[in-house]
Amino acid sequence: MGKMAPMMIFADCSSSTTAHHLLPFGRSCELWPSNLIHSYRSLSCSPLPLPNPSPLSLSYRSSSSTLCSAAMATESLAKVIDGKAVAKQIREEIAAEILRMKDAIGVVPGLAVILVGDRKDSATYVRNKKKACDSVGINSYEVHLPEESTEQEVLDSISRFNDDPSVHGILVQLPLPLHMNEVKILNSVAIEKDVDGFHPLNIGRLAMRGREPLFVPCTPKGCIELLHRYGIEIRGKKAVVIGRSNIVGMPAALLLQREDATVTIVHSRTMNPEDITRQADIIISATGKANMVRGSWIKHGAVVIDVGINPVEDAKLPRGYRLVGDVCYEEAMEVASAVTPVPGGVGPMTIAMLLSNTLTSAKRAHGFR
Ligand SMILES: Nc1nc2c(c(=O)[nH]1)N[C@@H](CN(C=O)c1ccc(C(=O)N[C@@H](CCC(=O)O)C(=O)O)cc1)CN2
Repeated sequence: MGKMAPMMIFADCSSSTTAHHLLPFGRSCELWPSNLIHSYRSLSCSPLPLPNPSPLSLSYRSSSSTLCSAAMATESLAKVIDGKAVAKQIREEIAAEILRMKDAIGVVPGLAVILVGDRKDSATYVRNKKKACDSVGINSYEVHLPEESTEQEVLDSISRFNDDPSVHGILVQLPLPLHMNEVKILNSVAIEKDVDGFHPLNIGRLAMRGREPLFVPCTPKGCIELLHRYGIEIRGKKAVVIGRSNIVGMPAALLLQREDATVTIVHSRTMNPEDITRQADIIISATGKANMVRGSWIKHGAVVIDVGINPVEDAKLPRGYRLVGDVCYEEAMEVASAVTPVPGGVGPMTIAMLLSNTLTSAKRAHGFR
């Protein structure tokens, strides 16, 4: 693996798609046995790395002097998969494609976002989605409902956007307040506007051979996109997905299988998760547990995609915490061949894939190629 491999980029600007987050994400967050979880304080992991100096190439990053205790010095460090730089490149490709469509048929894609409640992290993600839309020329529409809204009010907003031809994508920011029926709400998004890919028809098609989903969930799609753009072969490889959530683990496993990997899902009831994970050529971790995956879980030369975005206390920072992944980064850098950092790995790809799905939807709606 050297520089990112040259590859075909399709017209939707893809190459062929927590407690992860500040507070427990959604309701499907699994309880992992506590002996598997290593809090930040129990490790001597070094501070988060410096920004990658070499966007869009697999770059090497030296680790600081305080390495995790289990990590043994080896001859070289893993390469850093720079999701932030890849996401920027994808946004530029999408912006160019949107301009081409606007010039040709006068259509501008539209994305509607529904946010319910006052979670700070959700508000930040929605704000970032709006900014990303602005940066590529997608029109964005936002409905912000109070925490105590009824399910019917959310359904009414979705229904309005389902009927609005200027809206090509609809997403409901998750998690929803506990009194709402997430299944009912997600099922009410029109399948042809389901840019989050959470509708059961889209997930069902993803699971079936010979069927094509209209959209693939953004975070797993972003993981695969990173592998593609870095020229990392998936076909025939052993892949382990850690976590089985509806929005990341399960669709990530389905996507890897569609790419001809041999896939194992490790979850909170799996016996010997470490031994199983150590067999993988590709690991995608989405548990929402800071530093759960240690260097000893990783086969020498494996590729590690870390979806976790976990806050850990850090009194030195003004906001009082910093973000780390599910994987002990410094240990992974010692054994893996390539690793995504947190932040700056999979996170930015989630929003880039949302823009890509929205562009795809607008093109499909208007028969534009
Ligand atoms: N309807 C949806 N809800 C949620 C989704 C989703 O895909 N659809 N995913 C997450 C939140 N999310 C987008 O909504 C998201 C999370 C994180 C990032 C990101 O870029 N993270 C940065 C770090 C951000 C920080 O500093 O706070 C990174 O990893 O570099 C983007 C989007 C849950 N809800």
